[in-house]
Amino acid sequence: MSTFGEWGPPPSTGAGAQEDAWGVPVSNGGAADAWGAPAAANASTADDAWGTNDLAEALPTDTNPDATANNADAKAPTESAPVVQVVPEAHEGWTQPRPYDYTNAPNEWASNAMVYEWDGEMGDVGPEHPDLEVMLFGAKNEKAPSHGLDFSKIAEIAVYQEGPVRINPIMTFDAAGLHPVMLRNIELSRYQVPTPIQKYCIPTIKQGKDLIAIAQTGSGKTAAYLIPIIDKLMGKARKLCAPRPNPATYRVGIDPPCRAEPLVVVVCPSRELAVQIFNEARKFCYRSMLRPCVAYGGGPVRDQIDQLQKGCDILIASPGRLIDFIERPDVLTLKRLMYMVVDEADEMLHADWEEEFKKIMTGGGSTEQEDGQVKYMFFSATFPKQIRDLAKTYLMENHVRIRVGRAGSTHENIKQNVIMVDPGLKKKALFDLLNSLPPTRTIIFTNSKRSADDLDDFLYNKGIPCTSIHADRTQKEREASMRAFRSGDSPVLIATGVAGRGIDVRNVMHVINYDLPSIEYGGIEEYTHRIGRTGRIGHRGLATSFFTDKDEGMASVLTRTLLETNQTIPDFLEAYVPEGPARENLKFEADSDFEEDTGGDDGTGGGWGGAGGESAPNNDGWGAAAKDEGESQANNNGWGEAVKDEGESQANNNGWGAPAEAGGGWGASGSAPTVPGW
Ligand SMILES: Nc1ncnc2c1ncn2[C@@H]1O[C@H](COP(=O)(O)OP(=O)(O)OP(=O)(O)O)[C@@H](O)[C@H]1O
Repeated sequence: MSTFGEWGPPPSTGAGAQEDAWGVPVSNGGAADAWGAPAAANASTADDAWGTNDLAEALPTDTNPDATANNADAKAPTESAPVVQVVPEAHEGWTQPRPYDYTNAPNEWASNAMVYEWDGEMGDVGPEHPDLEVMLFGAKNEKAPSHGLDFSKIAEIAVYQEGPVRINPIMTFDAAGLHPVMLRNIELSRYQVPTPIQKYCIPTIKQGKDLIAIAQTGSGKTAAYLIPIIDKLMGKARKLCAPRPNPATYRVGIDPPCRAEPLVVVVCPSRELAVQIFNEARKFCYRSMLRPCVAYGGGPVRDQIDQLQKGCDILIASPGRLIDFIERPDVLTLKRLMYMVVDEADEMLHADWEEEFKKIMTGGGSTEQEDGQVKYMFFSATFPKQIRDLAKTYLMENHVRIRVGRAGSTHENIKQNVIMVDPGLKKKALFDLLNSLPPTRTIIFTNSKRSADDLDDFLYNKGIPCTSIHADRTQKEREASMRAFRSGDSPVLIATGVAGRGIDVRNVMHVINYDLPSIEYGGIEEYTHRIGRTGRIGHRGLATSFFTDKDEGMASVLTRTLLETNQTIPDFLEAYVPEGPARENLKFEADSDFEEDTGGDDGTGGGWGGAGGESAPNNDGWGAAAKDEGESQANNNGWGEAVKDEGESQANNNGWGAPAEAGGGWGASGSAPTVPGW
């Protein structure tokens, strides 16, 4: 097996430091030593550190024939796809690569997935549908898709809010005043406690407020908006929903169609993400009259229209297809719209989408909504201040802003390695890297479609069971690729940025930035989203990034990002480590809307290097789960009072926490409509 040293310099800190970081003894020779990575051969130690028990069970291998039974995402390998024997250069634990079978491609589209069909004769709540229930939530005896070992870490992250209205977080789903059917759907989803962003967003949305919500990747933002929105509509569906045929008896093409008049639109930047959110909506709408649909480019227009014409109350869509349908008033109107959710909002508000976005937000100019009828909400893990400012132009004055941790911060559960690699040896480095670790579900990101194709061929021919996805693939290929990755048939996915945001696949243990995102295209936000495909909902994961001379532009902000979560800094990034107090008080873009951006040193359009971070009292104002009781108490004690200037924190106002050292911070500026900038 080749070792690290052949394709790039060894990590400056040496194997020992990396091992310490993971606390993982390694035992499978040179490569693993170099990486400090857990060894496949040493299952017991690897399992402890990586949680690879789950992983091993999830991957269908010859040695683990029962694997699929324990994985809700998994399905039996596609029988029609021939297994091609390739030279087994790859680690022996990998399954055999399977080529995409063009001739027998299944004629199934994600948009046609079964939803709960509410019979026109039913009351507000429909009876259970055992087969659909298994499809949506997995079998009852199936192992729960548990949150990871470090779920508590999620609960420790400080939560900040700004806005004239103070939100009392809910501590449990039971305490949220949810419809019994929603509570049951949450239970079926095996969610035991709300994540921090859910604790705040559920009551915010239930109070009918516009919202900006920022929380780290994999922290449950999708459910943070779906649960309260669907819940609010559930009991009133009969009154609010547009007339529709009885889906149980409706005959497509024979019975007169109805027009889709959704109450909710969720818009997001990628097709795969739209499908994923649709699948979540299918769960939370179970046993209700509310009918979710999905519309995305590349999928069959006719099929999607057929679905809409059976009735559509919750529409999840990617922008192009949504506009296409908005422009066909016989197919879709937004006149009943009550909730507009923009997921991956900073991406959707990017200048590249400006035209489309305006059209969507005005419903194509054809809406007949009354002022205030539509509640707008923006969600993302990254949300640069300039883009937040733009978002605010769509929101009511009294909107609420919730932020969990620093906007754009990476998760401590993700171990981040950055490796200097000779550009000419990247492929070899990649193969050695994959081979030095236990076979794990892995996403490899490239910056170009050609490079993704190239790597797919290369790894496939080496015996790595991989698949790939990028914008030049047909939608059928893209869906097949995601299915193969989710099921474990092809546990290695090579992707361009199309899979960088939002995609949630269980047990992705490793993300590799074969190409680092460049400052011009995506920058550190793209990095944050990409590595966030692992380490989700309390699980741990590894992110490895190949660094070359071309990546100098990312060096400074990348180094600060690594420092923020105490990652090992490689030698070649040492020069970018801030000195003195700046090392302790790392500068990132302004988090609070009361902070000034002073221009950055990263070419990020002046976003970085803003006003000195948050002060101690802010950090303990809206803090850890342990302080939740204190939080509600604080709210009850009048935290909602107006404050006079941004330096005066709420904490100071009622004696929670120490005096502020610096102005700003989301928790700092309180409730005041009197504060400039609102
Ligand atoms: N309260 C909860 N308990 C357990 N699991 C949860 C809970 N809420 C959400 N999840 C699960 O956590 C995973 C991640 O959620 P989700 O995809 O919504 O994250 P996200 O914050 O939107 O991430 P990203 O920023 O990457 O889009 C999903 O598999 C979801 O089903």
